[in-house]
Formats: sequence, C-alpha cells, structure tokens
Amino acid sequence: MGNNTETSTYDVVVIGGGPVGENAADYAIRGSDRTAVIIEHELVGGECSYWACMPSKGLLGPGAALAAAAALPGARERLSGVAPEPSAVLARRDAITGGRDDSSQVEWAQGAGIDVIRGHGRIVGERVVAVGDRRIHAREAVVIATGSTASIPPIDGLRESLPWTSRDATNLVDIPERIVVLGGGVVACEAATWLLDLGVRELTMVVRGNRLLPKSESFVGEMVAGALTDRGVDIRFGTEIDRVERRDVADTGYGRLHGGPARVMLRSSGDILDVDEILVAAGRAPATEGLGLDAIDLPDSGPIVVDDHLIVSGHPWLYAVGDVNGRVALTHMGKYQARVAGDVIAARAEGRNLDSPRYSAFADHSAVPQVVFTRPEVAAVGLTEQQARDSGIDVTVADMDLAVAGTHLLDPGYSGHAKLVIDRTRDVVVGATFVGAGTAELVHSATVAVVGEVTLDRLWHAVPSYPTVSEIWLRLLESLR
Ligand SMILES: Cc1cc2nc3c(=O)[nH]c(=O)nc-3n(C[C@H](O)[C@H](O)[C@H](O)COP(=O)(O)OP(=O)(O)OC[C@H]3O[C@@H](n4cnc5c(N)ncnc54)[C@H](O)[C@@H]3O)c2cc1C
Ligand SMILES: NC(=O)c1ccc[n+]([C@@H]2O[C@H](COP(=O)([O-])OP(=O)(O)OC[C@H]3O[C@@H](n4cnc5c(N)ncnc54)[C@H](O)[C@@H]3O)[C@@H](O)[C@H]2O)c1
Repeated sequence: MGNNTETSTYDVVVIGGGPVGENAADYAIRGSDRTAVIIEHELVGGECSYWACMPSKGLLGPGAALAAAAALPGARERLSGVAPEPSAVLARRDAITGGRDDSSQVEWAQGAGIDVIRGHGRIVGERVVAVGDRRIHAREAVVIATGSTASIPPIDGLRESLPWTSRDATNLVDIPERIVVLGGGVVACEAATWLLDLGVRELTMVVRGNRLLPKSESFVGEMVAGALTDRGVDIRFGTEIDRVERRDVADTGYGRLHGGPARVMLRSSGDILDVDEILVAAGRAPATEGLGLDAIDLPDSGPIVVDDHLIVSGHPWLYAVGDVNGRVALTHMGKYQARVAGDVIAARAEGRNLDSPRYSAFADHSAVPQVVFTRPEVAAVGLTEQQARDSGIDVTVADMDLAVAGTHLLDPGYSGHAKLVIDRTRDVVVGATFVGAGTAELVHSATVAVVGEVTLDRLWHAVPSYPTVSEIWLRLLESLR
C-alpha cells in the first residue's frame, strides 16, 4: 500500500446505495454507536428511485386514473378523452425522479448517521473495500447491495443498434411511433401499457414462450394479453428476434431515439418489422462487474449466493442483499432482506444469538408478494398451483371471476379473476392471485394469511367489509366449504 493511500474504518461498509443498501446500513447501526458508510458510484436511491419503480409507476398512474373514471358512469361524461396528456405525464415523472438529484437521499443517510462515499466499490480482501486509492476497512460487516443491470440477449445486430432498455423506457423523452418490445415479463407488460398511454401507434411484442407473465398463474397472462391486444398490440408468441439492422445509430442519451429506423427480422416466420425503436425487456443480471469477488475466491458473475441470514457461505463478514443475490428482484423484498441482514449484523455485533425468526429471510422462499401495474392490475403472493403441486403439497384451489358488490361499484362492466391455492393437509392458503382493477391493495390480506398460516376455519371469521373488492375472500372461502 503506497503512502498516499487514505484509509478509514467503519463498523459496516455497504457497497451500493439503492433502497436495499440504505436499509441495510440503517438497520445495522440504528440505536447504537456503530458507524456505517454507503459507497455509491451513481445515485443514492438506486435503480428503483430514478430508473425503475418510481418513474414507471409515475408513468402508469394517469392512464390508470383515466381508465377508472372512464369505467364509471357519472364520471366518464366529464372526461374529454381517455389518453393522458403526454407532456404533463413526463413532467410528473421528472418531478417524481427529482431531476436525478440525489441530495435529499444523501441528507437522509447523513441524518441517520451514515456516511456516503462517491465512487466504485471493489473488494480487495477480507473486510477491505477499495474506492479508487482509498481503503475502507469494516470491523463488523461488508454488505453488497449493488443491484442488477438489464440483460441484452446475444442477438445478431441487437447490441450494435443501441436498443432501449428499461432505463430508456422509464426516462423516455421521445415517444416512438413504432416500437418492438422484446420479452413478455413484467417490464415488457408494464412498459407496453404506458407506451400505449403516451401515444405509441404500433407496438409489437416478441415473446419466445406461449404466454405473457409466465411466472404467474396462466389466467394472468391470458387476461393481460387480451387487454393489450384489445388496445392494438401485436403479440408474437413462440418466436424470437433473429437479427436487427439499424442505420444512423447514435448514442443520444436516455429516452431519446437511438438512431434511425430499425429493421427487426423474426426467427421461424421470417417476418420483418420496421420500427423506430426497440425495447429490450429480457430480464436482469446481478451487478457484480468490477466488484473484486475473485479477490475472495467467489465467482465474478451470477448471483452472490447467501443463506437465510443473507451471509455469503465461507465469508462470515460478508452479506449480499437485494437484486444482486438473485433471490427475488423486487424492491420490497430486497428491503426486507436488508432489514434482516441489518438486524443480524447488529445482533452479532452485540453477541446475541440468531435463533429468532427475525433473523431469517424465510419469506423469500414461499411468501413473496408482487403487484404488476398493468391494466388489468395483477396482485399475487406465494405459490402458484403448479409450484405448490411441484413441491409435493396436497393442493385444492378456489378459482372464480372477481364479481362482488365492490367491483360492480368500481365499474359496472368490471372484469377480474381470483384464485386461492390451498394446502389441504394443513388447511391453509399457500398462494393467491387476483387480476382486476383495485386488486393491488388486496394482496396484503393474502400475504398475512400465507405468512400467518391462518387455517381456513379461522379465516372464515375474517369478515370482509361490504361493499369492497375484499368480499372476494368470502366468495372464495364459500366455494371451499
Ligand atoms: C422498469 C422496472 C420497474 C420496476 N418496478 C418495480 C416495482 O414496481 N416494485 C418493485 O418492488 N420492484 C420493481 N422493480 C425492481 C426494483 O427496481 C429492484 O428490485 C430494486 O431496485 C433492487 O434494489 P437494490 O438496492 O438491490 O438495487 P438497485 O436499486 O439497482 O441499487 C443498487 C445501487 O448500487 C450501485 N452500485 C452498483 N455497483 C456498485 C459498485 N461496485 N460500487 C458502488 N455502487 C455500486 C448502483 O449505482 C445502484 O445505485 C422494477 C425494475 C425495473 C427494471
Ligand atoms: N411491478 C413490479 O413489481 C415490477 C415491475 C418491473 C420489473 N420488476 C422486476 O424486475 C425484474 C426484471 O423484469 P423483466 O421483465 O426484465 O424480467 P422477467 O424475468 O420478468 O421477464 C423477462 C422476459 O424476457 C424473456 N427473455 C429473456 N431472454 C430472452 C431472449 N434471449 N430472447 C427472448 N426473450 C427473452 C423471458 O422469456 C421473459 O418473458 C423482474 O424480477 C421483475 O419482477 C418488477
């Protein structure tokens, strides 16, 4: 180490200042005199705040509000149109992302007693992280919370055409007239929804499987595909992009068209799509590039595998939380892991044992809630019927259209569907899926039922209020009696 190397020591060193890293640092030192630092090479607040959850939900909100009003006689007559005003939507999105100024997040960290160092964090040895020439030592723990980056499949000409990734779609400035979306997962379906709201004229989805949102119950993909098709989307199932050609490719910045029109050739059918932009929504890879994992004999690509305490095997001082550990790529689950990891670090620093359930991220395995903000909305938690059967559970299901007084009051033409997956042996709900407007706020009741392992006999006494969408619980339970 040269004489000019600055060294500092903290109890907890967190690499990556996304929502997950922030929570890990906070929980590890809260109420104590321990010290923590977050190392961040871009923006404190991470992907979620500036490029993912926040801007995407900002873009989706106005279309959803207009659709809700358009469904309701008495409100609909006051509408002058059902398409959001693009410039106002983009301005609201910019307000939500704060013009990519992270000073308020840095202030929050400092207020919580957490230092922030700008720069790229790299592990150079046990409990030692380098940021440029600087060496930061960790007394208790190093936490990796570096998130994930969009994957671009190795398709001939695709990368060279500088396609949009989710960062461009959420931070769009130009609205393409014609776009092809590669993928049929969550990003693809949500982005298709807001791109249509903003006036995209021709939208084609290229999906290699035979349904959208393939990780969900099959009715989910059917209903979302039906709604997108009704809005004019051309969904090409069972095909892939063979190659891409694009002229005048230009790195014009996030959300701008990245060049002239592109020609997209599809495999098998040989169809050609001429478009103004390509959006790649093909999943994400853990952000481990340049993290120095090889210095401690860990693979330098792929997820960083952890146990339920979020500790990396063979490295009791090292934790990995959030997207980077490959368990569940959702903000709320990453933050949950961060709370667990922070509590574990605190307990170990104070010599307490880790016997309590508080120190184990067991919900990651079978109680993950997720809302997909398409129209219709999708809200689910726990296992699908297939997953439950595959894990050997004796399964029965309650499966029906969502039609109760609460849904009729939202929209006289309401269309939705609900399904409970029941473990017959234990008489408990192990999974629930709801599709339809207003279901996002329904999913936490199902999460409580799944995590609490509430028996159906007991659940019968959880009476849903009239007239709400939650009354579907009563209908589902009645069907099981
Ligand atoms: C379009 C889109 C919409 C989404 N919408 C939702 C949603 O509605 N709800 C939901 O729950 N999830 C959503 N997600 C998923 C969610 O964004 C992620 O699960 C979440 O951001 C993960 O948080 P994280 O802190 O692990 O990682 P990130 O948010 O990616 O933060 C990691 C941070 O680490 C920094 N970093 C990386 N490497 C280094 C390094 N070596 N040194 C220093 N800093 C480093 C990065 O700059 C970044 O700030 C969405 C994802 C996408 C793409
Ligand atoms: N509302 C939310 O909770 C929300 C919103 C957006 C994203 N997210 C999370 O962010 C993560 C990333 O989302 P995503 O949609 O990018 O990933 P995803 O895994 O949901 O979907 C990826 C899609 O790309 C397809 N694909 C992958 N490689 C391909 C290839 N080579 N050729 C053709 N198709 C290919 C897959 O078949 C799949 O349909 C997910 O974990 C998701 O849950 C959550």
